[in-house]
Amino acid sequence: MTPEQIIAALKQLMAEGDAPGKVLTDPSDLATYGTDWTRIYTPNPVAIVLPKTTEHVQSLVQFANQNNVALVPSGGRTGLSAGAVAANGEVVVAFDNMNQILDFNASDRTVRCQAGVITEQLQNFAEKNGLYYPVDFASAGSSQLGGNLSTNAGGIKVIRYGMSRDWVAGLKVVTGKGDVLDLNKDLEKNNTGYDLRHLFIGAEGTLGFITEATMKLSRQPDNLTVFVLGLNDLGSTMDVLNTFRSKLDLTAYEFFSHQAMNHVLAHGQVKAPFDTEAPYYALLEFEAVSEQVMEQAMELFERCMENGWVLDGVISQSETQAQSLWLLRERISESIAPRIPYKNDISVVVSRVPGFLEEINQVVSDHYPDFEIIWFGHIGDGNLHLNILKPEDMAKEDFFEKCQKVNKWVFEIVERYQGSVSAEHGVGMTKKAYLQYTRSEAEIAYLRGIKQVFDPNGIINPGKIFD
Ligand SMILES: O=C(O)CC[C@@H](O)C(=O)O
Ligand SMILES: [Zn+2]
Repeated sequence: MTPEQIIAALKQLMAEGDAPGKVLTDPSDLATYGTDWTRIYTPNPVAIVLPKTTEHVQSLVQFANQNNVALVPSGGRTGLSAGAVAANGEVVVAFDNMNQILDFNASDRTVRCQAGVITEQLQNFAEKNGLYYPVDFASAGSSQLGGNLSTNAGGIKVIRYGMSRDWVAGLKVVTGKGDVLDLNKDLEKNNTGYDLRHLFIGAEGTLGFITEATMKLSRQPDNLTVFVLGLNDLGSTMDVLNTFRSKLDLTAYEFFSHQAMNHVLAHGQVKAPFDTEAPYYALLEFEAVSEQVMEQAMELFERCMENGWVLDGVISQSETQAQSLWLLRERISESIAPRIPYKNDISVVVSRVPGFLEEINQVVSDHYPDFEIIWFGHIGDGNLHLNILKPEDMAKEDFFEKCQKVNKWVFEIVERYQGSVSAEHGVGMTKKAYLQYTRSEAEIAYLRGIKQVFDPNGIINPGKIFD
């Protein structure tokens, strides 16, 4: 089919039913919807389709199968692994117009959402109903539920609440073959063989489209209180974590390096937590539900100071103060974004974090002493974000070429530590060449087999996770 024929057919499909969908072909729309936050590929989709219903999505998949047209699912496009990039003449299926909250069940504490519901919309809806949707990250204002589930998004509260996967009661999907499946029917208990719901979560849209999800909600947290602690060295992050965890249920345990904090401070509007300089900082959050819990937390803090793990620290005295301390961590990505950093998102088991980080630091700084390395991340989950800033006087091409070498060294260390090449951002296109550092050949063969079952013609998000 020619692009014109494809566009004409898509327009016809989107006119079906009571609520019409849309087809966009404007060059600016193609550029916007054809990419995500990776910005390293040139978007080149044929058209953007904005369906209104699951039936629209089903007819799109049927059409794509009959005419061998590739479809790329697109959510809030906040991904960092190019999982939603359309660079090869695909049709992008965007869920912006399927953004309704469909149903709320107070006794089951579940809410049924269309895939295009924004994370923050769900969080606000839960709050209005006296409940809490705990999966949270810096892009909550624009990321969509369908994308979150397709990447099994994690974020800043995983240590307590787990990943997106843990909050899914049911899913409606359209498979790559065009079947509509209602998975798990919102049941708490359902032991009837393979749980297909979990195959679609984290599949990066390669098995089909998630069109609806029923999400579980939790009770609201009580008096969330934040410590920011200046740490003596990297090893101290583990001692502090163990000390606090032995007595308190932490809702977050994040870390960032002094360099990372400096960029946030230079970016403006955020103050240093205290005057003492430390190589690393930890941000801990917990529910200070009573005087007794607060006293306990202060005792633990003092113990960490006495042992020399912590050099200085502050504790929030109000919700506003807690929020401004969080900015020290949440603003890191945006404060370094203008430097077009090399990015990596890796993990190991928590106890091995210090050795793992030091080895990567060593190899990068030995080879490229002029590279500025920025470390931060969800250290309580063993998930580190490695960002490297291009030296001002180095050509972009030169920097990217050197970063390819960095990738290899980093992933060899990841493999040796039995870690993951992508802890939360997904494989997409940026990590597919490195999948074998985390997944065995046999495992990858099973992954390919699963893809074949759900999408035998290979029309759904081709070239993502693997070729
Ligand atoms: O920009 C990054 O490298 C990480 C982004 C995000 O996962 C975060 O935790 O802030
Ligand atoms: Zn993260």
